[in-house]
Amino acid sequence: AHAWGYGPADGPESWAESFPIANGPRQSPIDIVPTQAQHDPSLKHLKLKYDPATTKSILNNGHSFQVDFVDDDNSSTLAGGPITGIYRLRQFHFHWGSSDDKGSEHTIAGTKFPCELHLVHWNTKYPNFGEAASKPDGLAVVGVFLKIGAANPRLQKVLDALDDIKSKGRQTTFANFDPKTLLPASLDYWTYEGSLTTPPLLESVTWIVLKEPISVSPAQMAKFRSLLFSSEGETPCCMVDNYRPPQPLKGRKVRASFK
Ligand SMILES: NS(=O)(=O)c1ccc(C(=O)NCc2ccc(F)cc2F)cc1
Repeated sequence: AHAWGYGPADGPESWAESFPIANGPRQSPIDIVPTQAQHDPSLKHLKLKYDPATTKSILNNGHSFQVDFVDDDNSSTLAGGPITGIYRLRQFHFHWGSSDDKGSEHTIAGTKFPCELHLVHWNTKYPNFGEAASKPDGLAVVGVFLKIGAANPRLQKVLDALDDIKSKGRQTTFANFDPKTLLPASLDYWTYEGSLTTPPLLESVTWIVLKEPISVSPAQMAKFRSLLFSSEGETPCCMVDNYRPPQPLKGRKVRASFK
């Protein structure tokens, strides 16, 4: 099996051994350099429609934790922006550091944030997520940076569920959550063609990275860091630094939806 992780032996520097696409032409994340992004006036505004009733569960998958949504109809969708058609919300998850000076996957002119939220959507022109994940226009992920500041009350509902999913493989029901409450006031974004940031690193993602971060407090960051990469009964290993560093741009253009 292709066991991978974020440690010295199984981390991002070794992923190419099992997943050669790691050295592909459209890998993610990247460093976004605002002065080199081109404003594209043809980019539409983002249309996000999320129904809290589609919230299904919250899971520790051993790499991060994710909130999963029922995606068998168009109740929770993303449209507009750089994408064509309708993409369905599948899950959201986070990447974070062992300290507040790192943790995000995308960076802005070299600046790392302590945490990054990913809202994962798949193109409804394909029958399901798995099929879409293997197509160049199959997925769209909205990335949101978290920066240290006041405690974020909307985040707290998610963090309060983490005690029940401390170890890898733990899952519990999670209901009635509106991911829209995790978005900043401005939906200005940068967009580029990229990949999943974890194995299988499939080059199927249109990335939509919001310019405005949302807030998270140091105490809330400590809550993320209380999770474990390890299963119950294994030697406990804190879930921290579950981020891939920026990858080569290889000629790609980053477009901005704003001036
Ligand atoms: N961090 S990120 O937002 O780029 C990201 C989003 C989703 C996935 C994922 O679903 N992986 C499991 C998985 C499950 C099924 C499948 F067909 C492909 C596949 F990658 C991985 C990374």
